[in-house]
Amino acid sequence: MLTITLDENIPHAAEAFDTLGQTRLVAGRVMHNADLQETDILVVRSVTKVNAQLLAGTPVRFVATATAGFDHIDLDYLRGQGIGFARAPGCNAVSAAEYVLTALSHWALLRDKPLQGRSIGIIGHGNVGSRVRQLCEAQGMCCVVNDPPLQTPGYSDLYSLEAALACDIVTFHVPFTHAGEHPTFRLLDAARIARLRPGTLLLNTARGGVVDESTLLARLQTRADLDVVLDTWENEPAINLEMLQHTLLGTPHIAGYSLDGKIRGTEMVYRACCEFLQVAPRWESPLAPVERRDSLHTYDIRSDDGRLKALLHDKTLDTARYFDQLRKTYPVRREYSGLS
Ligand SMILES: NC(=O)C1=CN([C@@H]2O[C@H](COP(=O)(O)OP(=O)(O)OC[C@H]3O[C@@H](n4cnc5c(N)ncnc54)[C@H](O)[C@@H]3O)[C@@H](O)[C@H]2O)C=CC1
Ligand SMILES: O=C(O)C(=O)[C@H](O)COP(=O)(O)O
Repeated sequence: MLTITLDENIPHAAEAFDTLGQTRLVAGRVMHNADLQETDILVVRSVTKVNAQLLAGTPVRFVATATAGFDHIDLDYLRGQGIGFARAPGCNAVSAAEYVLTALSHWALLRDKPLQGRSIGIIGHGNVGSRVRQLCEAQGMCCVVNDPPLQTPGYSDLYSLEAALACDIVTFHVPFTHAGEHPTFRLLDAARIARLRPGTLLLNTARGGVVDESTLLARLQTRADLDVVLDTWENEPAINLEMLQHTLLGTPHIAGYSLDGKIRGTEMVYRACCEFLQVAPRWESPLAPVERRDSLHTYDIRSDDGRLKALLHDKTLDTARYFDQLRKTYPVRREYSGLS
């Protein structure tokens, strides 16, 4: 019988993967090589580094991550070992885009800066970035999109990074990469942080390392002339509380945490696993629409911010443990399309 090890934070994972073999749930942040000595299939989320250290000497022959990002996976190692791989591209893109729109709406009300007519630099125009663009265009905003890997002769409406960074609002939706033609490690580096115009609203829901956080913090501490919304941080889960203190909104890496997005991720990796094993899927997503509530109650981003900022007031809290606890116990949030 197949043995399948699953991150305990993948919703409905056991229920789905029980149809394929014997399942075991493990905490993703502390998964070790010893946990996988009898594992054929490994299903993770973004908090598990999947590399030689984790997999060497184990029988694992298929790895899946129920997430869009895959910077935690050593793909060269998997390829070299002939281990199959799947991920869940776009599973939570609607959720992340709705998070961005909600953050923009909060900022617009707070600063009395209506969104209509305002410019937004969207860096990365994939599953999330393209949805952010749709939502922003519907608000009458002017979208300046930067995505060099997409720059082909057929793509005429892309702009330089510098043009995107000169907008009223700047938002990052790139994968976290260190190599290749367009690496994103510290894409927002010290020189670019210095050039951001006073009053800019900056959002990072991609990965912490895309922004040079200590330089950003230094600017906020000396000039305090930017508004910053951070969902992704350097050194998660042990985030820098000084940085948190200087955010307009700070959230514990939950932009993609709609229930819809998470269960879509489960479903995508389950189906990929069935395909790898060449068996017919026998589990389906249990998601049904929920009754409409008014829009403020649909997603109140301020409560996510407030919960994380308890770290600033309650010195008894352990930052890393609390950050992960907020993620693990995240309340049910539905996408707008999940409402009836
Ligand atoms: N905070 C959260 O909960 C979530 C975070 N994410 C993060 O956001 C990232 C983007 O997500 P998706 O849109 O689903 O990925 P995607 O792969 O669909 O799109 C990424 C886009 O970025 C572009 N890109 C790559 N390098 C670039 C560069 N140097 N400059 C500008 N554009 C570049 C690609 O060409 C692609 O169009 C993920 O890789 C993940 O790290 C994704 C979902 C939820
Ligand atoms: O899909 C991604 O990429 C994300 O960033 C996820 O929302 C991260 O969620 P966890 O894997 O950390 O639960």
